[in-house]
Amino acid sequence: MAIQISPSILSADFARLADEAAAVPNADWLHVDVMDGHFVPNLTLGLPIVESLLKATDTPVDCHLMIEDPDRWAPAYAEAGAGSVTVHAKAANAPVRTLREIRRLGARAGLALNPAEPVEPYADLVGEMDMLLLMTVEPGFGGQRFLDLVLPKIRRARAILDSREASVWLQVDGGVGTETIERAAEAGADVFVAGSAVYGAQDPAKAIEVLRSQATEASGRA
Ligand SMILES: O=C(CO)[C@H](O)[C@H](O)COP(=O)(O)O
Ligand SMILES: [Fe+2]
Repeated sequence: MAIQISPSILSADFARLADEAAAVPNADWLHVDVMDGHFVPNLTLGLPIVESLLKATDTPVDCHLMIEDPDRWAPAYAEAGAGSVTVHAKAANAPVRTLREIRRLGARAGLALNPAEPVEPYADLVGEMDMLLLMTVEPGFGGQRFLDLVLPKIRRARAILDSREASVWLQVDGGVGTETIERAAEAGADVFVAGSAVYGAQDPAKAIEVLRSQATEASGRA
């Protein structure tokens, strides 16, 4: 699968979201971190802002829900028109039902695991998801250091997905930048969220191109 880059608007200027979206015309997705101050110790934005962003950009929106009770809230993001909606496995009470509901409402369904959560218990859910998100930092904040301890799990997840011949994307999120993207790509990730590495750069579109070529080359080597 071609490498995809999903810049996280967590590191963008929230007062100028339409401009910040326009600054990355080469992004495959816009990654939107929804945090509720309960599931993670940070509060960001919710459905009204996602609805406004959807009107302001043609780039598909990738909603990463770091919230309690995603079973209740996730369908509304799919209904609003997000192209992808990801829920955290440990926050969902009924992950199968919620993933099915996201798909029924026309979005891609993603399941996210924190750094300390193993992937193996979710192997049988592969057919229910379009994307598996492996967090490479503890969720909650941008600008954290990439956790190399997740690399073996990325390799194991890649093996599980390949063995089931599933066309499930493998996303990594947290601390992804020029120093780390090659390791993650070699391990088998194919969708890369990058917040500070893109929006902290002088030229965000150029930063995406550099990351894309690094990841493409590294995944070819793997
Ligand atoms: O989900 C997230 C944090 O919980 C963000 O998507 C992620 O941290 C992106 O920021 P950076 O690339 O700066 O690490
Ligand atoms: Fe995220």
